[in-house]
Amino acid sequence: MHQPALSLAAVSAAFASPGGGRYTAVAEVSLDIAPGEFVSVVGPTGCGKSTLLNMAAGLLAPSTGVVRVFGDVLQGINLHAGYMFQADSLMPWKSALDNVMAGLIFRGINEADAREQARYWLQRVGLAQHGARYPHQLSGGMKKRVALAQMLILDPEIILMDEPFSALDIQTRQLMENELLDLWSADRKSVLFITHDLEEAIAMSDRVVVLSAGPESHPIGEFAIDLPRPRDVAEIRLTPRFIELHTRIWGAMKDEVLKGYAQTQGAIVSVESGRRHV
Ligand SMILES: Nc1ncnc2c1ncn2[C@@H]1O[C@H](COP(=O)(O)OP(=O)(O)OP(=O)(O)O)[C@@H](O)[C@H]1O
Repeated sequence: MHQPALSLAAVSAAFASPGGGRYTAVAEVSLDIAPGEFVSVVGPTGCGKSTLLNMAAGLLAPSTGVVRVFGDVLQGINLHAGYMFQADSLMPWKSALDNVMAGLIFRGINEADAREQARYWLQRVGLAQHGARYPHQLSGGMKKRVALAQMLILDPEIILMDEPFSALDIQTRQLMENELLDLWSADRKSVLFITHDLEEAIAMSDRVVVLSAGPESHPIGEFAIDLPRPRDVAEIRLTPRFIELHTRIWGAMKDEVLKGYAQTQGAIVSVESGRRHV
């Protein structure tokens, strides 16, 4: 087997609780992501998905355990990784083109080269005509495209995404998911994708990892997604194999979702199905 691009080895994360003491959000989580593999992590609200991603990004040091990137122990920020979060990361005072080229300028690339590459990436994400627009002049989906270009222009080997499309309406979201899959298949990176949405996780991934409710959240199931590629995320959801996988994975996570809701809301709520925002 190839050396993993990203490896979380028995990582735990504990935080100081407001009432004193420690709260162990995730405990002893081990997860390897191979080069070119697309892995999603799903789990109940508050279970520790973002905490895992933050450890992979090097934004949070594990309390115990170790993160390795292509075999090297991660210390500090993960420079092999690009990030995309739910919140907008665009600089409002810069045009789309300037936003996309900013990372290259920061790396010391000369302006003419950076601009040329940024034009190329804006065209790759379907925004060739919109480089002069400022973020407030772009739709939610267009902003996500700019953010994708901003990340991909730096050619990261690992992509870390935390609910990147959850703020979009469902149609735009599916367009963006397809777009991400197209870009990913053209130039396979390793992807760690965090989502609440089990359907999104299955439609996008090679593998789905299910986390238990916290505290001490840990993987309770790992499912290979053997759906054919290329995939259309809207169409693939209608296939018998997708429904079979969904039924199986939802069966494994339903009790944890109920526990997670009970913890955050103080009461058990009735959950009939795992469709959307479990
Ligand atoms: N810096 C911090 N200090 C204290 N507690 C934290 C910190 N970061 C996360 N936590 C706690 O750790 C737990 C996991 O949080 P995290 O954001 O990773 O969950 P999540 O699964 O991403 O949640 P959601 O699905 O709601 O986005 C939560 O109980 C949260 O309150």
